[in-house]
Amino acid sequence: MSISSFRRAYQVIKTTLHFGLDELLPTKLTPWYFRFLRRCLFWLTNQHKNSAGGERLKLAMQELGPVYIKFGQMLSTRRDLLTDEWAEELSMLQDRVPPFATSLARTAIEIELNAPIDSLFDDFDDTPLASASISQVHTATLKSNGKAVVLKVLRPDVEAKVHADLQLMSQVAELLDTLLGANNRLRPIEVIEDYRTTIEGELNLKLEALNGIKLRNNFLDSSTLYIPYMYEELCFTRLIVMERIDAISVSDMHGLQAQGTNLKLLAERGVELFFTQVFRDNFFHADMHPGNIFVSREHPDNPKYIGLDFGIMGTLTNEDKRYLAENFLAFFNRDYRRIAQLYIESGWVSPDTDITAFEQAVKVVCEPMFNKALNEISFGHVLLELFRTARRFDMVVQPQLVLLEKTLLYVEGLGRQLYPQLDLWQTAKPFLEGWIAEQVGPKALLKKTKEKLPYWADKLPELPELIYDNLKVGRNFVNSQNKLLDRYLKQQQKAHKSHFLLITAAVLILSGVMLFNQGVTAWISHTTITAGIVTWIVGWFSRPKSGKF
Ligand SMILES: Nc1ncnc2c1ncn2[C@@H]1O[C@H](COP(=O)(O)OP(=O)(O)OP(=O)(O)O)[C@@H](O)[C@H]1O
Repeated sequence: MSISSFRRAYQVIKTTLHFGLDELLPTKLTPWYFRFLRRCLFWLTNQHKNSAGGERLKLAMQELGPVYIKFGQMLSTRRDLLTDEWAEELSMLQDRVPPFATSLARTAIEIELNAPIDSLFDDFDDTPLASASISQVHTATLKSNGKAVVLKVLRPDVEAKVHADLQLMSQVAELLDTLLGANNRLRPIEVIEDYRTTIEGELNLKLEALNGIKLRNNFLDSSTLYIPYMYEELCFTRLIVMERIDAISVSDMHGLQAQGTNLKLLAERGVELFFTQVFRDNFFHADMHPGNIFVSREHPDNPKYIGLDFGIMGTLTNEDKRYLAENFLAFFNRDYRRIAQLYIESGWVSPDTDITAFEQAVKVVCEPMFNKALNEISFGHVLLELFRTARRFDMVVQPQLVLLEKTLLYVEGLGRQLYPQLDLWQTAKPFLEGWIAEQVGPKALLKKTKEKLPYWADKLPELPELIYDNLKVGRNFVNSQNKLLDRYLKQQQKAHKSHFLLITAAVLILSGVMLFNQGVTAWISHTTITAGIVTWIVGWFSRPKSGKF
């Protein structure tokens, strides 16, 4: 452990104890040596005794800096692990941090470009447009085409800081996991590993740029979503150069209303976009907070979203998508048995789950939701409650499903903020039903056959040869089976013969010994014993050889 990581560890312990987070641990997690160590650090007292647990955790994370702030934000979406109250507190963590020196930003940009900024850009603005924990954004104009662009550059040393903090977090998670035991539902190691994947994805701006390009291509002709152009040749691990957009933040209700935006359509398009990304493209933006979603200033009556920040993207397997879509449909048909079956079929819960108990548990959480009007039901909430229930039946929630549930909650929140009467089900149902029909109906069969056609066209000329080879293999197989059977029968016969001789030998020897004991003429008993020994020798050597079959 280096001096700096030792210092960081002390800082984390100090903050944890100053906010009294140790007092929030259940007693079974505080063995005598833990309490002893706590007493040794007597000068670090709880200075927030009167605040609630969730608030103390939020404040501690705020003090520990960006990695913990982002961790808290991620944790706030794990409502399957936390209570609603704690999740609410953590969701209030703000990621805005003071900008770093422009000279450092300039140096970092020039190292990545391997050229002076002025050779490629005009009007580079030294005052950042935005500054967050991982990166900082500056505006400029591209010399080659005169287009307005933004440069997003990673903070200096951010990778080292993130990795050092992650290492410490992993160690604490391992300790917690040992203390909690195998059957704990908090799964600290799993939570930290999910976070590691997320944050490491955000540290690679080249990957983010490639995600942006892929999403842009998926919506190139769309009237619903626009993704800014990425200057791929100017994008590197620590720098992105992309088209600058001039749009209204989706959270700016006054701005949207002032330009006469059709808010109902905008809200519906948000839901549609989500389902299109998940089900059509299998590639969805999974960091949809208001700082990343804008609305174009053009055609407010036919509004178009603009998306930014592609560090966190989600994908699902085809099976997960199908089970998910069926899950929603089953929920709206109040078919709880089907939901329970789907969780088992998909492998989300173990096949030996008690399906009736699971169905009952699903019913208990879902049924009260129908006390609300249909347009008040939240898909994200349904999914969240189902995951919470499934967790009790040992479902290990996959990170991709959690990302999806979180995104869905965002999309719904956003939709209802834009247009409170938004009926999610009416917007999503035709989409889901259409998608399922495409997956399982005759159309799907035709589509899959069409997809396989080039493969079969390629394989067709090889078919006669393959059939001939297979028949030959088949014939050889039958021949070798017959030979094996023959050998087996011969072995069996030999074994029977040998057993018979050995038993006869035993009888002869025993009889010889008995005759000898009863004083019968010596030559008779000797002959019987000798015959027994000879029979035994013959029987022994006529045994089938082991391992020969
Ligand atoms: N292409 C762009 N055009 C105009 N403004 C942009 C552009 N890209 C980013 N910005 C501005 O910079 C802000 C931060 O950008 P971005 O979200 O990509 O950074 P970030 O470091 O990933 O932040 P966070 O992770 O907190 O969302 C955006 O909210 C937006 O205001």
